[in-house]
Amino acid sequence: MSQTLGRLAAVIESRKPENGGDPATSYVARLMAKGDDAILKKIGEEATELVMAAKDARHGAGSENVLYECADLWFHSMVLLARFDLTPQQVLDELARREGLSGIDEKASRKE
Ligand SMILES: N=c1c2ncn([C@@H]3O[C@H](COP(=O)(O)OP(=O)(O)OP(=O)(O)O)[C@@H](O)[C@H]3O)c2ncn1[C@@H]1O[C@H](COP(=O)(O)O)[C@@H](O)[C@H]1O
Repeated sequence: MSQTLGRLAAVIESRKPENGGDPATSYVARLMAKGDDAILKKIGEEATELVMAAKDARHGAGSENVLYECADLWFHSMVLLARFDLTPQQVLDELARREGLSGIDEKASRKE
C-alpha cells in the first residue's frame, strides 16, 4: 500500500472512540462521534464539490482545485472504510483484481 495511505489509515484507526479518539482535539474523532450519517453526508458533499471543481476547471478555473477536492473525497472515504473495519489495502487489492478486466467486458458478463 502507498505509505501515505497506510500512515493515514493508522491515524484514522487511532481516532476511533474505542481507541481513545478525542472529539475535542481530532476532526476524525469528532466526525465519527457524530455517527455514520454525518460521514455519509460529508462524502456526498465532497463528491459534489469534486464535480463542481472539475466543471469549473473545464471553464478555466485552476485544475488544482480538482486535486484538493479529490483528496477531501479520498480522505472522507477512508474514514468510512475505517467505520466498517475495512482498509485502503483492501480497496487496492480489489483494484488489482480488476486489472486487465475491461469494464465493458465485465458489464457484458453481468448481463448473461
Ligand atoms: N487529510 C485530512 C483531511 N482532509 C480534510 N480534512 C478536514 O475535513 C474537513 C473538510 O470539510 P470542508 O472542506 O467541508 O470544511 P468545513 O466546512 O470546515 O467542514 P465541516 O464544518 O462541514 O466539518 C475540514 O475540516 C478539513 O480540515 C482533513 N482532516 C484530517 N486529515 C488527516 O487526518 C489526520 C487526523 O486528523 P485529526 O483527527 O483532526 O487529528 C490528519 O493528521 C490528516 O492527516
